[in-house]
Amino acid sequence: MVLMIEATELTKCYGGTTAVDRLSFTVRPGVVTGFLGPNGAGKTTTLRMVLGLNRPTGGTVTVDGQPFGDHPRGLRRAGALLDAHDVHDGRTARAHLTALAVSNGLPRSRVAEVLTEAGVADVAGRRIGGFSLGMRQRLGIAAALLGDPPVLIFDEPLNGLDPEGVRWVRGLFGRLADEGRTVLVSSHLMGEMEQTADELIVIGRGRLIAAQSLRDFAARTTRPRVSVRTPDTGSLPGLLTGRGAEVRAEGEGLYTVTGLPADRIGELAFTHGVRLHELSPHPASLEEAFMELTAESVEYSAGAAR
Ligand SMILES: Nc1ncnc2c1ncn2[C@@H]1O[C@H](COP(=O)(O)OP(=O)(O)OP(=O)(O)O)[C@@H](O)[C@H]1O
Repeated sequence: MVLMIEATELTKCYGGTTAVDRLSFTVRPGVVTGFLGPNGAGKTTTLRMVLGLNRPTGGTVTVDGQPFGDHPRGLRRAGALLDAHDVHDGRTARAHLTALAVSNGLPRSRVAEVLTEAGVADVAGRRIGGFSLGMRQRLGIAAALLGDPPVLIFDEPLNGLDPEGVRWVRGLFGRLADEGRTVLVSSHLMGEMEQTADELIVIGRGRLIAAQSLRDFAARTTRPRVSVRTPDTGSLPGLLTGRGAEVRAEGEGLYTVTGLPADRIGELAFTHGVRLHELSPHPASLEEAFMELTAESVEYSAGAAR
């Protein structure tokens, strides 16, 4: 059984808005796949189509070769956390999960197991209406795990979680992937995915921007910067630009250099008798790369004239 999620030319229009635009991608089992895009990029709409909750306007999306709606086994087939608020607030956490288990023909014993797994066993008897967003996220994750499914889909699961919760979620996703499951996790923040995902699917305005491993994405998109401070301001910039580097003067003998690694800059300076008082490489930030890549597809940005 190859539990792949495969989208081909997937499209969803709402009136005049194209929320998802001929999107093609593959999500493989055994790894955590991050589904990234700025607000309004079409992530939720896509995930809902994967789960058969929204009907595509065009194209197809299949889970294990079939549209998900055609699979008869519901929660045993795929578990999902879409909207942590989409629960009956008057119910207790235990009653909510028990109702789900019963309606999906799952053993009630799973309820206690997933409550413990998600760290909400202590509040199982409390009404969900009094839950914080973080507790709701944990409950939503517990519900997704209820059917012990091979496919798991989480929409912005890190929202509202405290640092301990974030660490727990990352460990959980990694373990689920190691067990051979297909794990698809959406986020609008690269920082959240950096330590969570192995593979990335990046979208903007409903279109595919990148689909590759996190490592390849980092190698392709980020340019390491080096801070260089020298009292010999007359000679250093020309020396570096002559070797293809971009050099930005920051003032007081400090330069930000891109396009040459720190060791090369150090050697060039030494060979040409240029004194260096500082030479510090900065690992490139994936968040910056992601923002640059998706800048044109951001729907609402602060201060943007529209
Ligand atoms: N039911 C709907 N009716 C009309 N437009 C919709 C509907 N659902 C989504 N849209 C529009 O489709 C686009 C994509 O929305 P979607 O919620 O899928 O994006 P998203 O990437 O999940 O964003 P966010 O991170 O803000 O949740 C947006 O322009 C949104 O306004």
